[in-house]
Amino acid sequence: MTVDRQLISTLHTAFNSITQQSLYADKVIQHHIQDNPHWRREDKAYFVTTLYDLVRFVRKLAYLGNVTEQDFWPIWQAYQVLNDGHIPDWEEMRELTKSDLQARLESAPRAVQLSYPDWLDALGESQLGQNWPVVAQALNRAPGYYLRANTLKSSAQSLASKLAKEQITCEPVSPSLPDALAIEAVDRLFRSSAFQAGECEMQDAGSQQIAPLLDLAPGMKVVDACAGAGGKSLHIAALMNNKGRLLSMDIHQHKLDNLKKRAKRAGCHMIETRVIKNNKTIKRLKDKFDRVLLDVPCSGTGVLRRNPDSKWHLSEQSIDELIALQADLLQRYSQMCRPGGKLVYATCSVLPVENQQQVAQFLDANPDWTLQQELSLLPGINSEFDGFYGAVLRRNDSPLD
Ligand SMILES: C[S@@+](CC[C@H](N)C(=O)[O-])C[C@H]1O[C@@H](n2cnc3c(N)ncnc32)[C@H](O)[C@@H]1O
Repeated sequence: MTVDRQLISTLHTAFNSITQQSLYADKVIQHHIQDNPHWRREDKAYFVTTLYDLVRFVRKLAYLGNVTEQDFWPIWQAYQVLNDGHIPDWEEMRELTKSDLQARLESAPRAVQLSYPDWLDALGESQLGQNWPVVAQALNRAPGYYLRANTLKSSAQSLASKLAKEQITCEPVSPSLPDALAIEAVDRLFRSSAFQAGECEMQDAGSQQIAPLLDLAPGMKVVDACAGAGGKSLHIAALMNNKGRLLSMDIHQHKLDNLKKRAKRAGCHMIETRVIKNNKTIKRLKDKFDRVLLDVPCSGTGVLRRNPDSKWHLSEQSIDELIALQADLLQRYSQMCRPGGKLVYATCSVLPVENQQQVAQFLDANPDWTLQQELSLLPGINSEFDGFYGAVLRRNDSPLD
């Protein structure tokens, strides 16, 4: 595609907003797309793909251009050259050949080749050993997009044919994920009548594997204690056929307000929301629930494909703080589960220190709990979806069970 000066200048502005002002990539993209209604479909596609790739590979591209990570033009030119893209005749362009760049890359340290911060590359290797470079590369790919058919209103099959009538193409994902559809492009989805009628939600196919771990049945009492905007709460309500009690909690009211709007659209009438003000909110709910979902705050390393900017914002200290918070939430919030009930501890992290090790420490300190099942989705190793972890823990009927 021949590139146009206005498009690339906008890309430059957007790149600076993300890398220098730390604005969220999705918000920046939304803003510029709205601001440029004259862009053709291929302009928008180029803008979004290239912006995400520049953010993902900024460390590698800056190394190849022999410039700092703020220096847009050499970074963008290295990207174009590596991807056989159009190099315009602009004054910012320099002499660069693909073979020179490839030779330079071969002698670069691994963290540069993979385009990760040194500390995260070292942590990834210490956590995942020889799997790390494979996982790190898989997390550098553009994500796929998935829908979950809302079975309160539709089925995957009828959703796919309804969307097809609006020129939106979807495909079933796998027989083990009957409600999941892979969707080619999302730009028209949100305006489609099926989406507006609440017949589907955007939800990664990895994420769709968490709520079923709860082994739900209509009529149960369930709490989703870190519900956020409710991706998994909506799935839980669908799996329970809207029957029983689902309490969705979070420390942020604005996320629960968003959840309420989504629940209304999806027809999930069983959901009640409650903001967590302090530990009293949790203590009052001791032993009350058949099922507890703890989808805890985490490093988000499993979803780096969707949020490539976050690898530059994370730090060793922020991960240590998250690990301490996860251990605390698991210890305190597990008390909401009744004896004989089940808890699912989940993250979208690929790091065992946030996953298996948290669960092992919890089990050591709490002999009245048993590990029943573990799911570990590692992109590039055993999953083509986002990285997720889920552990099913059962609270024994009595401490000696
Ligand atoms: C991984 S996100 C949840 C995503 C959500 N379950 C979904 O599927 O869309 C973790 C959530 O935990 C919330 N959180 C952070 N600290 C918390 C705490 N102390 N208690 C409960 N929730 C907390 C965050 O606000 C965030 O919404």
